[in-house]
Amino acid sequence: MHVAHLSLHDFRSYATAEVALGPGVTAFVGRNGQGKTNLVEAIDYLSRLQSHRVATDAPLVRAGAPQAVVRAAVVKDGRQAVLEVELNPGRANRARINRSTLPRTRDLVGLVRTVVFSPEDLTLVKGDPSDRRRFLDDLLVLRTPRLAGTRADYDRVLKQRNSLLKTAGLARGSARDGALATLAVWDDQLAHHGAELLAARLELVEALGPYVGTAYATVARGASRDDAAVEYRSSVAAPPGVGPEELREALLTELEARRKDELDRGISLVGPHRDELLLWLGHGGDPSGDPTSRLPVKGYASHGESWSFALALKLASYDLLRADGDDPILILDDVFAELDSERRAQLAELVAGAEQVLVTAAVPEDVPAALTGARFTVAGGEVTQVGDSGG
Ligand SMILES: Nc1ncnc2c1ncn2[C@@H]1O[C@H](COP(=O)(O)OP(=O)(O)OP(=O)(O)O)[C@@H](O)[C@H]1O
Repeated sequence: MHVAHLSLHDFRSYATAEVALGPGVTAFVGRNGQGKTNLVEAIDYLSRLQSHRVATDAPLVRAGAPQAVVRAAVVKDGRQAVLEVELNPGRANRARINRSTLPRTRDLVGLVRTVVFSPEDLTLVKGDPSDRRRFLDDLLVLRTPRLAGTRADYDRVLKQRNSLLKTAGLARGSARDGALATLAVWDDQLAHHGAELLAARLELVEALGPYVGTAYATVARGASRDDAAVEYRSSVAAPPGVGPEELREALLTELEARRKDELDRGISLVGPHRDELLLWLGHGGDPSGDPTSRLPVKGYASHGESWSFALALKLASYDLLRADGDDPILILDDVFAELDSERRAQLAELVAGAEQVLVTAAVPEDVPAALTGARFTVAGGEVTQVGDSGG
């Protein structure tokens, strides 16, 4: 798929912007703070209804404006549709396809599929477990958009359950009995949505694993495909091939076992929000292999290895989405300046064949030679095509 036209109204720094795009590589070049990332962020937002830079919508609306609109003409298998989202901070957002409003805004999720490479990707490796969970869940939703609902339901139940645990932990007598009875209802809900999310994550990690190994071998000098592995570690036993019903039972049993701890601490200690995506470097990461021959990436990997792993996770996502049958839009946001010349050239070579690649860079020299295509300069809120880039 590719975006053929992007229109912005009061999005970030743009009062308006109209940018005609084509398949192949497009580079946006301009000095810092001119609005290059804002353009690609708008396309990424259409894909997930979330920015890769901020957690809330308010910063996406131009300062002083009441709402922002992102509209894109998207071409898939030769057919074009116009996707639009209206961002209304503090009120419900609205989504349209070919000018018809969708019943639920989140029905837009996954119609555009993007994979973003950015300097923040290093947090996938060096950051908290929550960064890796978010990576998994974002990818899940792009592959299976209905899981956006499961994810939202789980987050809602977790919040309410945590607040009840706090109350129940402090209550005495009949107030405590009442709170514990209500807790049983939330246990069921947590186990129901949690099992669905957990089953989907397990399946995703299983599918992603081989792609991570291959991608790591491609971006890391002298590495083999057994040198990088991912492993999902759950707060309940989750043997290969286990289904949502067994996971639901396992979550309920574990909730029962941890009840006292949960009440003492006033938070939910069981469920996919406590799980970890482990990243292993070394001998294949095979859990049945010699444990001393593999090391966790976090805390052990060099800076270069960490970058290679982060790139491998993103490339693996791209390969997996592509294997599902559609070429996602690749966004390389300011990423080349972060990489040494060898990784830069390798990444450029790997992505050059994608249907659409959008690159942002502060200076033309940061766009690798392999990525020739259209070029725009971005300066003072103006986006101007300057012809073809020679790389
Ligand atoms: N909601 C907003 N309203 C108005 N201006 C905004 C808003 N959000 C961001 N900006 C402005 O947009 C500019 C940043 O744009 P962007 O992040 O696209 O820069 P960039 O060209 O990618 O720069 P760099 O090369 O430094 O990454 C900043 O000047 C910032 O003040």
